[in-house]
Amino acid sequence: MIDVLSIRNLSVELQGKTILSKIALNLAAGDILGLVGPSGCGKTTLLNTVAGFVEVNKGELIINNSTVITPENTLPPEQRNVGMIFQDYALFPHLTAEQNILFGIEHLPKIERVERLEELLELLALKGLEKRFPHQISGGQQQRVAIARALAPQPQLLLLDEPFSNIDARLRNELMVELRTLLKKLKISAVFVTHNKDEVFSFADKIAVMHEGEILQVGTPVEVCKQPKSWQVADFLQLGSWLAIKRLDFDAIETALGKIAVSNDLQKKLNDQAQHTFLLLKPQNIKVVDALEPNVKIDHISINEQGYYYVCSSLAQTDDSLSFTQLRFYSDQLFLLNQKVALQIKPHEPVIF
Ligand SMILES: Nc1ncnc2c1ncn2[C@@H]1O[C@H](COP(=O)(O)OP(=O)(O)OP(=O)(O)O)[C@@H](O)[C@H]1O
Repeated sequence: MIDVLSIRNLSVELQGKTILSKIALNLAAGDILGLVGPSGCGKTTLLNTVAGFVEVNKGELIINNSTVITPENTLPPEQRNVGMIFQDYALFPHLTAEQNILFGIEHLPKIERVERLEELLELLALKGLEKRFPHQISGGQQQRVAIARALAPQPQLLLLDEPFSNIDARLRNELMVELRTLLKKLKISAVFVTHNKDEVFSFADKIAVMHEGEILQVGTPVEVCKQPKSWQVADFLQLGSWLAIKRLDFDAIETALGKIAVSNDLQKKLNDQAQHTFLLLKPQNIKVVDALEPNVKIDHISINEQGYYYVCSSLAQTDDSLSFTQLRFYSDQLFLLNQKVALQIKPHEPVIF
């Protein structure tokens, strides 16, 4: 498959400080990539580098399989055939919705401009709003105008910086589904930045997790959640709680919630890597067992679509190396605050860091 974006060994320095280093990334035509990571890790800088607002210091950026950008060979943003949607939409306040949409295609013959405008107004359900100014339409409608403006020059690659962050939760879900369907229909590839991991699961085909200017892991959201390559990835995606482990002689490890069998492969890995001592325990691998002696105390209760969500602490002595202060799990059963409960780990191949 053809890559619409290929980044090789890219580094960026701003004011003498390395902001991005050794970035490598490929985006296949038609794919949508979600860029996530803690605040300040370099997501917006990476997007701005692809767009052409930030210079490359080292490495190579290939856009649309042909345009090669290196420190010696740069190209201004308007010649990259890349569309960008900013967090605040950056619509021109003195231009109507229609004028905003037409802004980037004024060089085209009139007949073509009118055709594209009509098509985009239809596609983004903006008919009837074309003569309004940005302050006369809602946030969701402004976002659709920003999308139409970015799509008007028919870019092969669309870059979106936190496109849904200013929109209330219900409308956000609708817009995400709408925009994803639209991009797929028009076969436009996209890279979007978000703080919100749930958005990645609804909107992206692939996810890239960044940390301190580097990309730690790229894959489908399912792959990355199932097999995070580092604790930073698991931690940022909040895939579960961390549980201290003690290695036992044979094919098992011990935790504050009991023993778990581990495969020979994992036992070998544990023997080889002395620093690995924490188990990533996902909520779906925890079960409540009424018949057992309680081993945790409920410290916090909330409710969400998956049931009751509990944060609990270990009943083991605090000086016990396996004791823990925070473990999260879901249950259909309602427990009370401070109630003592028995938890067990379901048999599964554990992920250990
Ligand atoms: N023009 C600049 N000059 C110097 N440093 C900069 C510049 N722009 C960004 N930085 C620094 O680069 C780092 C990465 O910033 P960036 O905005 O790319 O992170 P981010 O992951 O998008 O953060 P957030 O999620 O908070 O928006 C930060 O430490 C920031 O202070």
